Amino acid sequence: MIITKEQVLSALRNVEDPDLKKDLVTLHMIKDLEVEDKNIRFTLELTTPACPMKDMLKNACLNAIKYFVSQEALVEINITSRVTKPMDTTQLNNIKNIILVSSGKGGVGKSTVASNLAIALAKDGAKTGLIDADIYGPSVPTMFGLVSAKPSARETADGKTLILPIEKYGIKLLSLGFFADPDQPVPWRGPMASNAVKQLFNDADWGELDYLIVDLPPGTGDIHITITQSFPIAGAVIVTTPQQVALADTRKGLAMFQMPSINIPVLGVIENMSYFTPAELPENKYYIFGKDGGKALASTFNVPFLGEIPIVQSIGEGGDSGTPIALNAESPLSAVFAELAGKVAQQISIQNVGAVNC
Ligand SMILES: Nc1ncnc2c1ncn2[C@@H]1O[C@H](COP(=O)(O)OP(=O)(O)OP(=O)(O)O)[C@@H](O)[C@H]1O
Repeated sequence: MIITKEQVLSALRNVEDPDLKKDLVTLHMIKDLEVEDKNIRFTLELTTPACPMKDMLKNACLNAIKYFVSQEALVEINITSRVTKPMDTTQLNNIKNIILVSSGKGGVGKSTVASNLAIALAKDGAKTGLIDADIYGPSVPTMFGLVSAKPSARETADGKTLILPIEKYGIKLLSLGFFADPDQPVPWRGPMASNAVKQLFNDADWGELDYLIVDLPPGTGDIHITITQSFPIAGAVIVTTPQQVALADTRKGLAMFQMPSINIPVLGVIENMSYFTPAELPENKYYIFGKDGGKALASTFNVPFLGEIPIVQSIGEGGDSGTPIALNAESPLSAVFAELAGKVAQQISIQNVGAVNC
């Protein structure tokens, strides 16, 4: 029996990406197809290395070939990824997707979420950067064990000075905290802070990035306006805790992104400190601050609910000791952050559908 490339492609036209709502051939996700007797080999190019549906799509391809082409086919699928970028925005340097992590209220775990998401994306193989734009209390230096680090700079051929982000745990990092004395509060005036934050984007040598995560200050202030109006933003992730006070502030924060003058896609809501699980009763979840507030908020604004993060001592300890919990493969929390990162990346891919995949 002779198998042709056309038969294989026509079988794969039956496999639809459930998020992107098109088949894999139309989405140009099938690459380097080779057919030799019963042997079929191709690359499945996903839109993110953090794709939560990797295995499902691979199995669907196998099944489609067995069903529509031949039960005897021997199929080898190599999975790679090329992160997509938004279609209708000018890219900033070589940065494909800028993702804002925002919260209406301080202290809800925004920096914890931003740092652990960045680590989870980098662990999946995505080229990831993190900007700590929290002028009130930059926490990235502490969370990454870089309290006394100072970035160096390099001169370009045309005489421009570029800051070199510090690399740690596979992530390129810049924080306003790197430029200030950790023991001295910096009384930023509005325009000064905005200019400093802009420099972190424009005057840094980021190289190529799939995702640049930005840890915003809490609330809705000058920095938010500056960043959303100056740079092409792929989307915002909203962090809240379950308490009513936090939810009320988060509602305002979320509404800001949906204002016509700002109009930034909200990729979804993450609820932090959702429940407490005692170490001796790992199956029990105590929703001590109330249940499903984040979910209800997401549904009110018609945006995805991305997931819950429990209150766990090791999350706080990881942040304080410069080793965020997502680095610890043994901790179940690393799986929680991997899943959240997958969902964020998935939402980005959905936003970017139809964009040129490069
Ligand atoms: N799920 C969690 N379980 C336990 N501790 C947590 C959790 N999430 C965050 N924390 C701790 O809560 C404190 C506040 O977290 P974080 O600094 O991430 O909040 P934030 O919203 O960025 O705060 P800020 O408004 O100061 O920027 C930190 O000490 C952090 O380690």
